[in-house]
Amino acid sequence: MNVIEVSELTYRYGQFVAVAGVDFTVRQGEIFALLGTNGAGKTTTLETIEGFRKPASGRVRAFGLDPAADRPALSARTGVMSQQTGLIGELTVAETLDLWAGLTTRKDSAKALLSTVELTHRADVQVDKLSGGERRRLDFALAIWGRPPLVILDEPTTGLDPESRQGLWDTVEHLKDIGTSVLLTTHYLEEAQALADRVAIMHNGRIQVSGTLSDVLSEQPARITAKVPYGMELPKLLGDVALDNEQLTVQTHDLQADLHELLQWADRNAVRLRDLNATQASLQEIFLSIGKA
Ligand SMILES: Nc1ncnc2c1ncn2[C@@H]1O[C@H](COP(=O)(O)OP(=O)(O)OP(=O)(O)O)[C@@H](O)[C@H]1O
Repeated sequence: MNVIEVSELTYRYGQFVAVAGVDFTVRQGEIFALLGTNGAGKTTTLETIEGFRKPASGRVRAFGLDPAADRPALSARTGVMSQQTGLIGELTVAETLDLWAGLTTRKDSAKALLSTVELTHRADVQVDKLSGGERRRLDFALAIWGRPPLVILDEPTTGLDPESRQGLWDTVEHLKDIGTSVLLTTHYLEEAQALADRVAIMHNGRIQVSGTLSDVLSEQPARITAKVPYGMELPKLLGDVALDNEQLTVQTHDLQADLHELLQWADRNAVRLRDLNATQASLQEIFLSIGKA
């Protein structure tokens, strides 16, 4: 079942087209990561799904609802963590959660949630005395308050230290385990790699690549590198072979076959392949190639 359906979405700020015909779906219980260059249109896309922006054209549905028209019904079922924090600096952490409890129909235990985001020891501290990372964790707590079936997180781990980032990832994984659908944006490729079932990479208002991580990764060639003795005749491989002095680089869409062929050749010729390395393309390489396009 699709929780979010976006088709041919466009959005303009005046004459400027920030989102230029975007299509994707988020299924129930999956983690979907929207990646992209700065200004690609990710936040604008999220804000149309949250109902804060009305599309110039195209169709957006969340739980079958039109977010711009049905925002109250949608917000009862959706937790949102924006890039900008909407917290009130004078309130303490505990008071913030109390206030939130009164504003939403979802029920939760402030104590348990503070423990989840590791802010128990900061419950009586004013929000404007929190560190940036602590504020992000409080924002996250409000987004997941009452375990809404859909959670939308805009760059949730920006400014978090590695331990807090891991803690947030663990909580997001747990949300998925209990059937929550999660749509997030991130600049951290390792975050998408660690969490996402499916990703879409945006650039200049469009989705350039999308699919499961393995689909997206397999579109780019894998790479074999090694040092080979000078002057030897190399085997025929399926991929593109480049030799610079002793440095061999093979770019291939069939890593297993080419690696097998190369190792057999080395055996036959009693060649020791120094610094041998074989890797799938990383999301980072795909991201960079899209950014340059
Ligand atoms: N309120 C606004 N008025 C005019 N232009 C805007 C406004 N908000 C965003 N834009 C422009 O729209 C484009 C898309 O912005 P958006 O914030 O959606 O991108 P993003 O992918 O979330 O970027 P980032 O990764 O840097 O947060 C950018 O070029 C941005 O400058």
